[in-house]
Amino acid sequence: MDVAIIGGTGYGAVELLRFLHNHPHVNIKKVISHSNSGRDLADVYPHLTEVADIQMSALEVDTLAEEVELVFFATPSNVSKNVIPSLVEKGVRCIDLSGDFRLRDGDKYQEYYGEEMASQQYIDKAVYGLPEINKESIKEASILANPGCYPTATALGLIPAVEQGIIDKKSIIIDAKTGVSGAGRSLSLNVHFSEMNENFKAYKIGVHKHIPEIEQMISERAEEELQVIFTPHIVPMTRGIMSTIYVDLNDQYSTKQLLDIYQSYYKDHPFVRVRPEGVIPATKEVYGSNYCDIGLYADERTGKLIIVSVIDNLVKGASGQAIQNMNIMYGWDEMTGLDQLPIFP
Ligand SMILES: NC(=O)C1=CN([C@@H]2O[C@H](COP(=O)(O)OP(=O)(O)OC[C@H]3O[C@@H](n4cnc5c(N)ncnc54)[C@H](OP(=O)(O)O)[C@@H]3O)[C@@H](O)[C@H]2O)C=CC1
Ligand SMILES: CC(=O)N[C@@H](CCC(=O)OP(=O)(O)O)C(=O)O
Repeated sequence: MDVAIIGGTGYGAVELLRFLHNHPHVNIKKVISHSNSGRDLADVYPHLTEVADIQMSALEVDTLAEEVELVFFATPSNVSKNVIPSLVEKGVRCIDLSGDFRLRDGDKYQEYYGEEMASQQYIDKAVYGLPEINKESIKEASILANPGCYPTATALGLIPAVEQGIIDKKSIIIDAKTGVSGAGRSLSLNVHFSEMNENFKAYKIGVHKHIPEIEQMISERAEEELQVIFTPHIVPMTRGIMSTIYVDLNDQYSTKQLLDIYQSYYKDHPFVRVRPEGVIPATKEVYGSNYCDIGLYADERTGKLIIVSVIDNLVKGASGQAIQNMNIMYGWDEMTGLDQLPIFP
């Protein structure tokens, strides 16, 4: 199948290329770049020399629609919402790594993304692509809203507890950390080496765009409106997200009992690995892979459950999950092209 990637020189795009390179059913027909059209991809990314021999091109919607069946958008917020409708009308399926089609509430989108949301008819078509909870709807999607990185790690950590009624759903506190590649390739003072190295910063407390996304998703699973406290931090590592979640248990449970619930919830989901008792996952244990690893600790002293969920932000948090979604949309095994071990050490 012929596909295109838009946002060609960004981190999400280059990570899509890394996985699609070995995908048996996909041919990357076009890489579209608004800043580097006409240049070879390997000029911008020398590590792709002689393996991804592609000249980047500019976006022309009509030509693109004739050439490919599926388009990945690895563009910043507020870009895909202006292009996806015309592609979908021409029969092209789209997978969007940005947040443009994730929220259903236009006021929330305006508040957190600072612009008007995509038009309602296309929001209604969009499917939120978290395969572990939404596989059936993903199969039919024409617009696939790939989840954000923090919401992926957080939701996979929280959802079994929310759905099984074992926690007080009003007590959720999320303390999350990300590596610097989460900010994308464009430079800003926030990620300047001198300000990142040997530093550890909290940011966007109370205003991060993933707050409404996390709340929307867990409220749907709980079938009631829920709010969360979410504090993101940036730490001096290249990849990785760790979401540490604190919730009140509404009864006495041992860690073993809770792990049994989680293991049974994820038994048919190959990319979620629930760790045994006493083992808490680290970001390096999923580095470069599409796994989400989860560890639990039931603190019987305080009646709280501590959930630790780790992913690679560029893989399960972005491009790997996008490919997992594509596999489901086309009826292929969801691990196709993604069955790689994490890079360790
Ligand atoms: N990095 C991460 O961990 C994650 C990222 N995401 C989301 O995925 C998307 C891509 O992220 P990432 O690759 O990290 O970001 P980058 O900033 O690395 O790349 C985005 C690319 O989009 C292109 N672009 C920039 N501005 C515009 C514009 N106005 N119109 C069209 N294209 C533009 C540029 O490529 P070119 O000039 O070649 O077109 C740019 O390199 C974002 O929405 C991001 O929020 C989601 C989850 C995790
Ligand atoms: C370090 C850093 O800045 N990380 C980004 C990650 C968010 C991201 O990529 O968001 P979307 O997938 O929702 O577009 C942030 O916190 O905004």
